[in-house]
Amino acid sequence: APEMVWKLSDFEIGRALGKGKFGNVYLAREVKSKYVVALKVMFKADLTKHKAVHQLKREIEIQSHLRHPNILRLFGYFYDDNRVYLILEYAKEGELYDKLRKMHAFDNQTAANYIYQIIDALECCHSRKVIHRDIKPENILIGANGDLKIADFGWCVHSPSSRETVCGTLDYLAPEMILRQPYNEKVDLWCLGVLTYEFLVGKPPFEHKDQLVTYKRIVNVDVQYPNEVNDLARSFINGVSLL
Ligand SMILES: COc1ccc(/C=N/Nc2[nH]nc(C)c2C(=O)Nc2cccc(NC(C)=O)c2)cc1
Repeated sequence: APEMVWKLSDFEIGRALGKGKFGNVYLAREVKSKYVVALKVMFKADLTKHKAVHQLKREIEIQSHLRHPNILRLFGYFYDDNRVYLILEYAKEGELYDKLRKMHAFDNQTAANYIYQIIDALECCHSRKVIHRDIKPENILIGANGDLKIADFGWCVHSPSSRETVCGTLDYLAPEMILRQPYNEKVDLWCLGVLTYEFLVGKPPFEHKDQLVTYKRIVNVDVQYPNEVNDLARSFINGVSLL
């Protein structure tokens, strides 16, 4: 389909889904088709101030070309004098982060089902030489039938809930990124191990209130498993993170 040039009046705006540093996400409906989307609104001034314009352009370029059921679709974007608007797929069940907090941890079956979907999405990214780099529960949304959607614009968006912005949590950083060594798509597999651990335990493996301790524990791969993590899960986490 020829690239459509969208404008704000093509949409009816609904409730705010989430508010964040770079802008807010609103439920919206395209007037002609009645198709429901999520409209992310960012202020140009904010993007410029945080030198995030180049990153946004790159993310739009990547996201609009990735087509996969477990990757949140970017249908298009437009801008006016002072805002940039992203037309995103609407994932009805919201952030996986909130579901994980409410359930404390997932059982083996749920965790396995979710990790399978993330692996599928990462295979799609890696086959196109795209490194996601930011796989964590905050960046994963849940669709209407419980399917996961990796939604990564790298911005910290926090919902109306009391959660403070978790911008730049170190917990998911791979050792090679901490040590500023060259990295490849294997960093996504590291994050997959961290994510699996957090699904089963309820918190990430290297979490510590002192950031320096977190750094050290990541670089030393200092992971301890509580009893509830069975041997198969442990060997999966060790194996996938050290690939
Ligand atoms: C506050 O309760 C909520 C429950 C469900 C939602 C659904 N959001 N769905 C989305 N589809 N496409 C995008 C992009 C989004 C989205 O950004 N959601 C979002 C953003 C920031 C915070 C939250 N919070 C939660 C709890 O999901 C959701 C949003 C909020």
